[in-house]
Amino acid sequence: MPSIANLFSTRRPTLGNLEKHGPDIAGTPDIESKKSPTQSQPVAREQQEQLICAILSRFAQVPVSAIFVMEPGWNPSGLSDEQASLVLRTHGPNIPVAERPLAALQILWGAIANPFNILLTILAVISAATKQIPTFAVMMAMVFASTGLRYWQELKSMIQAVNLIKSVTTNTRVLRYRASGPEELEIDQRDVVPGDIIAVTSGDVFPGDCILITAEAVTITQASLTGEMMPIEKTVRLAAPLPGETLDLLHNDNVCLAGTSVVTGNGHALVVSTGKDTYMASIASELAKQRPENATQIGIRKVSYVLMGFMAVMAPIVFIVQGAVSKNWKGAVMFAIAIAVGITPEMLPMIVTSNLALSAVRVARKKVIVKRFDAIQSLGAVRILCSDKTGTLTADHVRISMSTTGAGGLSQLPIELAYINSSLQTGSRSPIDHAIVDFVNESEQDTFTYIPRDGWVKQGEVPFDSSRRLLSVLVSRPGGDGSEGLLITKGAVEEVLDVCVSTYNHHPSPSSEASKPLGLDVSPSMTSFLTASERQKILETAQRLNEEGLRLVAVACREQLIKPFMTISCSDESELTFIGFIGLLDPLKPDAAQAIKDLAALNVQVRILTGDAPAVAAKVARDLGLIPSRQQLSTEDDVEAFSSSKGEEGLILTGVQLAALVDDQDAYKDAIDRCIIFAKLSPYQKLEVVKALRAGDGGRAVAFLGDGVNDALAIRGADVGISVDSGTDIAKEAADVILLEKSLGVVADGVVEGRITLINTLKYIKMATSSNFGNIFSVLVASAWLPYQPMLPLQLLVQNLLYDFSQASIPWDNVDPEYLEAPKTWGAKSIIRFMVCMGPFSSPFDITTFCINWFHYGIRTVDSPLVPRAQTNWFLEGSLTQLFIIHFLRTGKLPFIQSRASVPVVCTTFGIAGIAIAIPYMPKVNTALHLTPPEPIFFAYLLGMITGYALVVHVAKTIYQLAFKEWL
Ligand SMILES: Nc1ncnc2c1ncn2[C@@H]1O[C@H](COP(=O)(O)OP(=O)(O)OP(=O)(O)O)[C@@H](O)[C@H]1O
Ligand SMILES: [Mg+2]
Repeated sequence: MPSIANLFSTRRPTLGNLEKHGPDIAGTPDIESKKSPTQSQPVAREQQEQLICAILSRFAQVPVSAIFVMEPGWNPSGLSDEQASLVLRTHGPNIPVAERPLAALQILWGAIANPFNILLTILAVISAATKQIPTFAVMMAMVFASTGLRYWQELKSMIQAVNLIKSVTTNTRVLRYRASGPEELEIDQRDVVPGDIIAVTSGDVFPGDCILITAEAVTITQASLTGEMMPIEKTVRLAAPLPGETLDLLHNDNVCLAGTSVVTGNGHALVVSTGKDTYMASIASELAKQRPENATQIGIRKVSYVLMGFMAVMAPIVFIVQGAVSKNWKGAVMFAIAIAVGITPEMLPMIVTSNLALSAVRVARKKVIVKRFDAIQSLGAVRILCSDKTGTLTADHVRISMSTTGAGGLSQLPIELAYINSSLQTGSRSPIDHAIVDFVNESEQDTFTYIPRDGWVKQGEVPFDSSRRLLSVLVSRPGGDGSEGLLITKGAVEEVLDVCVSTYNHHPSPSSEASKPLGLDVSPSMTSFLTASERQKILETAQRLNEEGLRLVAVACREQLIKPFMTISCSDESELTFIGFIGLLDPLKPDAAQAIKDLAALNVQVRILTGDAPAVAAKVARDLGLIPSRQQLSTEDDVEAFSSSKGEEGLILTGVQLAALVDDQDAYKDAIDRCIIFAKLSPYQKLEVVKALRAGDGGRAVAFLGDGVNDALAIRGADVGISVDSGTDIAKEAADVILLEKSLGVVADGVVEGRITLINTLKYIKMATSSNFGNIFSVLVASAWLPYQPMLPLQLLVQNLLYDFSQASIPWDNVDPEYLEAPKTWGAKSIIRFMVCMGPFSSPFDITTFCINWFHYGIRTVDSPLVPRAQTNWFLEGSLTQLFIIHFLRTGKLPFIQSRASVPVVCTTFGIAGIAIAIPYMPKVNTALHLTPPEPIFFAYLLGMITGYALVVHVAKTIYQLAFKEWL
């Protein structure tokens, strides 16, 4: 690859120019300050896009060399340190979209604009208009209290979210100008500024909107912007602008937008815009909207629809029945509205947010970072965890174990050639390349016995990609005139064999090896034709080494005459001579087997999806207990059963077999369901398997854990994409969850947290919906029977608010361990069943209270002076039964004895029950609410009713669990 310094003359950038540049680019119309994307209207969005296009097209539509003439402050050798820090100061840090918090005002608006507040405000205005000032004051206090609570929770959660994301670091390689030549540094992507020259290779994410200035077989994916996963080719622009040429941001050949990532190849790019000036920032709100709803969001929506349906039916019925019975139509309107407010689960958004934030913070202590809070709930729902092999199951300490010929005899030659290839390649350094280079560097100086170690000069490169599984470098021989070259290719065994025509005739000792003065001789005299049987023998050796757990890299080469300005491509990877293998050992992670057991206990199955050979993956799976080894099959029957199900072979599927099954859908589905190991998969096949697993069994949640460029598609395609902090940027960008420590064990912790969150959210929903449902019956009976309002609208609202406050502590509640044993998803059906079955049990006790009022106190007319007493009695009975029953509904077991609520739940339920009892005794408050102290004897009735209700609920709960085999 021509170096950057060769491409452009190294000019000393001047600070003066750069200062001029500062306001030029940084000061180009401030996109966000004109109109925030969240307020975006189509026109504003178009304008933003035009502005971004205008900035980019200045540099994107001219030949690359002209850019640096147009902007003399910029230099192909990079900015100097002073320049970079000056621009950073004037332009501000390059904060990625995910780290940019929502404005506090936006959150406040979200908390204010909800149906609960709207209904309450309408009610309050009606009260004020009818001169009921205390009612108005109480209602407005409720609006402020509920809004304040939600605002506070959401603001806190958002700050926590941003802080969590900040703990995941993304580095960028930038060039810094030095008098001696450009120096490559790794800096935090937040410090990248316009004018920076960055070096990118496969797996890197562009930190800002960039223009490519050098490129070697670069393809990028724009999935983060468009959802389109197919990589597209990007090149350097050498041509002058055409008349009338316009810039198409997403399809321009030399523009790489912030957030997009390099799939293959490598090169350098000039950063033109960063932070809020990037295209990604301008479409951030649209991107958030485009994200498909997850199970939780769908569940919440469905439940909300059911409740809204209830509201739409119940409110008019209550209005008509009560209006007709009492003839007080004005009072009936207010009462019906209060009932409607009661049915609204106004605390739901707040409960969901606090639940998720709480779990996210808890898992962060275990070094698991959720990029989007709702991913934690999806993690709780996961039934299958797919993982790639290296780094999560294995320790990722890849070490060279042996260097052999195709027949398995030891030989130094493969490692010597591989070293030249690995040390000169400039693509992303895989653990394999690191291992090869480190092994040779750490060995004695005289390790190289066949070929010279130094002096090889790289003339061309075809970077590694996971579909081809080959990596080639073209080198000129040491000490030669530069025209005699060698193409050295290494890669997966079958893929290398496919491009070989001969094998090298190894000699027993290096001295007898016919080596050229300029390195290795692979002329026809030194090689034999690669026959089918020879090929088979090599594959058998590979299989044997794989079965021992060795990961293999095959090495091949060919003589190549080097011509001036020569470039090489995949088509040059042909007619090679097979040299041998390098065997690499990657021990298992010590905690992986235990983590797999923990996941199995949580009913999460683990599958391996790898690009590596099936035999190595099978060895890993056997050692981890994922597939039974012969010793583990204790009885002859076990062995027979295992063998009749095609044994181990029946559990492994390779990419080639998968492709062959595509036309037979039944066999395809069966294989996907049965197999534990999917080997030799291309990145697309990893995605395909994830999709097929998700679709299986009527739809199930699938997580994918991986760290490589070849995992990014599957990470994006899974319900929960998981990556590791040390993984490639592209994988981290695609992931929903990032593990700061590479360990499968923490995934199990995340799954448990996800289930706790979901169970606590379900608790709230089931309690709120069933208690509302029960109230509806009572209200209907009361409306049809009692000539007076059974409770004033204001009293209903206060009762509702008290209940809401008591439930605000549910995210902090304990969860019975048995609920954590199986994956859990939202089921609107299960919620509705719970509501219908458990809700009505409160009504008989409400009706008992009406009877006490009617028969014991003789309150039978609308003008009875004792009406406030009747209303107080129902207020107390309704509030206290609802509060105590929380303890019965939160668990399928016996409350207080078999399962205890957490301290916050106990404190809030009992505390609020105390407040409810105290309210009728509080001067001023009681007058405002038209409540009066009850007769002491009523507390005896109350105790009886609460005990009776608890008994009935416990019996109903037992029957419910027997019938439906579930509770929460
Ligand atoms: N840098 C490299 N140079 C040459 N060959 C490589 C290189 N990296 C991988 N290979 C070959 O490609 C095969 C597949 O590896 P790849 O890393 O693409 O798969 P993977 O799915 O990431 O594997 P794993 O599950 O172990 O992470 C390897 O077994 C090896 O033979
Ligand atoms: Mg990998």
